[in-house]
Amino acid sequence: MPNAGRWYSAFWLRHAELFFATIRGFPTSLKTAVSHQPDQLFAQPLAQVPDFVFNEAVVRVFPDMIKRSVPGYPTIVENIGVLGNRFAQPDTLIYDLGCSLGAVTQALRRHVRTERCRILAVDNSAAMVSRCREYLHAQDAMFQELLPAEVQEADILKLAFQPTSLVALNFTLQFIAPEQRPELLSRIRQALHPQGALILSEKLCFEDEAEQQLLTELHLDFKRANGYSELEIAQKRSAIENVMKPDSLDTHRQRLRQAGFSRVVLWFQCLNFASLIALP
Ligand SMILES: Nc1ncnc2c1ncn2[C@@H]1O[C@H](C[S@+](CC[C@H]([NH3+])C(=O)[O-])CC(=O)[O-])[C@@H](O)[C@H]1O
Ligand SMILES: O=C(O)C(=O)Cc1ccccc1
Repeated sequence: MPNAGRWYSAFWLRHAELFFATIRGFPTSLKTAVSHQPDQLFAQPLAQVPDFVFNEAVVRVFPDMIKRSVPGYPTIVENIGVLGNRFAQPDTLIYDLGCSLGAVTQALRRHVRTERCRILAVDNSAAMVSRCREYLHAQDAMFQELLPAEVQEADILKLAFQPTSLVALNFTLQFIAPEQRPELLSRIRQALHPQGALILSEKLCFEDEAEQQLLTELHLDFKRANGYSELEIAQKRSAIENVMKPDSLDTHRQRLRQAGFSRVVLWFQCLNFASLIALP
């Protein structure tokens, strides 16, 4: 078969051509998908540590930062997709509130099979929203029959909630001023379908002093084990202390009850980070 070799080369050449034509079709997607940088935002001593903001510099390192800072983050995100498929109801919206780069939205699109559902991902950081849109376009280009997803730049405190069956607040409520939290939860509860759920993930604090101290130390060990220096840990802590205010599990449970949720189930905890399912 003297022609077989030539036929094979032509075959593979054609495939290589198609492959490169395909990835040329994702101009932003593939490039941004691989352009995550390691988080070194607090690696150098700063004369004054400014309050933490979700700006372009944070966006560039965010996937690395959140994975190395929040124990259990990848497990929580993937399982919000899995849980979501149980609660999402046809003809309703799914909200991803404080979506950052859309990790939860992407997980929901991998797992939720409910018909006529769409996702609204919301964040008030312009830098996050613009990168989030690029990532979702990349996911659209690579997979078919995904739930429609839209990203909106908005303050979640000002949203007029549409009928919804699933709301994710994945490490977002802790950045909302404590006095605004009850009203936000009530408004979510009022829009929620009877078979739906709110999934709330948060850093926790503990009333028992010894428990607080142990879990804080273990969280610092987690950060050290992920390569953060003492300087990075200290500077990050002062950057977030005025903007991120964790509550205890009891405070969450009581506030969710007050907002009209009938049951609160802790489905995940790793050190001082937890995720709750709140049912109408
Ligand atoms: N009022 C507000 N309105 C809208 N967005 C807000 C508001 N306040 C803060 N944000 C946004 O909430 C997000 C919090 S990060 C969430 C991670 C994501 N859920 C994830 O699963 O990867 C948590 C963290 O970084 O620890 C940021 O993108 C803020 O811009
Ligand atoms: O709790 C912490 O120490 C954190 O670093 C949490 C965090 C993670 C990502 C962005 C902001 C805060």
